[in-house]
Amino acid sequence: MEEEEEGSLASFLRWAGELGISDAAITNPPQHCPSRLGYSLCVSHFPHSGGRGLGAVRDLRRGELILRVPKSALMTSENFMQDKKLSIAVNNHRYLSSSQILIVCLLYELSKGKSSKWHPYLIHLPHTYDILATFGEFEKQALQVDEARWVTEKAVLKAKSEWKEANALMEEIKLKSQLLTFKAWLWATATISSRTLHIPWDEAGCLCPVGDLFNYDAPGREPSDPEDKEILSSISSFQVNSISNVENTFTLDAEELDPHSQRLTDGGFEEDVNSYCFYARENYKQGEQVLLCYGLYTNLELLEHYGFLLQENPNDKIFIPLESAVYSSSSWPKESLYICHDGKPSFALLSALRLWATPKNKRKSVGHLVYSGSQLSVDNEIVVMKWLSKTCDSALNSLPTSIDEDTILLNAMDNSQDFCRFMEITKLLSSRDEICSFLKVDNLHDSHDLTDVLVSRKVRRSMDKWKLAVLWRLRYKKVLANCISYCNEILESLLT
Ligand SMILES: C[S@@+](CC[C@H](N)C(=O)[O-])C[C@H]1O[C@@H](n2cnc3c(N)ncnc32)[C@H](O)[C@@H]1O
Repeated sequence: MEEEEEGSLASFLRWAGELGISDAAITNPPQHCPSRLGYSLCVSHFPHSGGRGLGAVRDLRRGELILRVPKSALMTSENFMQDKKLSIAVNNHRYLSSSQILIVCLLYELSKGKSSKWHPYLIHLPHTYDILATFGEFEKQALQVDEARWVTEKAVLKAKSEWKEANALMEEIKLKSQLLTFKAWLWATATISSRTLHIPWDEAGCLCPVGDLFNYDAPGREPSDPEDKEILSSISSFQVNSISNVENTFTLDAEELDPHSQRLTDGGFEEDVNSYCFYARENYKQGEQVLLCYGLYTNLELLEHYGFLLQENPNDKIFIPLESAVYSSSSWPKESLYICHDGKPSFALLSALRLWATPKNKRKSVGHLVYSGSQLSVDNEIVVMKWLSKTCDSALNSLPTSIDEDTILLNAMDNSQDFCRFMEITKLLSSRDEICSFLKVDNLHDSHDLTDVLVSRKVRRSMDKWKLAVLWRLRYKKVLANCISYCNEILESLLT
């Protein structure tokens, strides 16, 4: 960390301590006890899992209280409304959603500059984001898969229409011209989308200084400690609300439940202490990154709301084109018919395909077997596996680039110090259309000195977004390829 950055971070943490934000492991500190940070957590850099994040300064025990942010320190629409001018204006525009209001509040607070109470926090917010709504036409096309392109288009259109709807309010509160732009709106939208935590009294959530520095860990990972596995397998799973308002199912150790509040998540607002409280979701060794589960997301959803994705995401799923007869042959909802991150068809997809491959007049008699997940017959299983493998294969072949090509492209993005080297590596690719489009979008085709191009911040930023699109489509293709291998293994065992 640069010296200057370190200094400003230290003053941010001092400011946070003055607001009562504390990582001392006590829920209700006595009045005379000064708030402090540095007892459990420190801000650190984790280049491979989220960049800036929070590390453990000592060994932490699962279930232990690690951070407490009092309600008065949370940035909520309610807190912002203490500003009379803003509150009167917002009341004139009640048709706006709670998220739109929080976005306007954030921009308004930003316009106050140093006089804002939140200034030390605001200056540490990221300057740029990569959520899907910030993708341009080039990055959208780079996703290659229709479903992902459609989600991106919807995200961009939604952001644009919400911005237009909020324009009258932003003009009424006299925001500076640069804060009235769509670019500023997108920045604030991405801040709210990727950093707010769930609070029970406002759907838009809240911004939580220090608490929003936790990077993400996906729910559903197997605990590595065999003892933990034993405990987990003996306890039923709970349906819980994540901090991002998404419903999750994951198993929790009885020990992890606070005996008083029957707490089921690793973070949440607690009425009795009037604070947002965070608990360690596992045991951490000193120096390890402390992570938080924001919710249960596929890679596309992570990209849409948070601007990143995971190489290993146990909750990832992909959808393949299915004939309408597959949907109509069973009562499974469409969204349950997917391929899991490891290439296996979901329970519902496999059952629906087994029923679909059964002659219509026999479906009723095998219904109970299908819905209990049983194989119907060897012949039926062979039809299903052949169909699934063929469908994944044609889905793979219909995409403009292969797994190998995407891997070379990513390698070039990661390992090129200069643009000449990037061009050199990508010469191996059969499809050069995408490279040409990138050069065109960034006006690089007539650049004479390509050596310095990658140093330009603008080009780096474009390449970061392009890289996310390539990473996403590569994961998608790998799931398809894994599904083909899975089907082939089953076929082999059935045919021998
Ligand atoms: C709530 S913030 C976490 C703190 C953030 N790293 C920061 O510097 O302010 C969420 C953002 O952190 C990044 N992030 C969180 N978890 C991540 C992970 N496991 N891998 C990559 N990026 C992650 C994403 O950019 C996400 O939008």
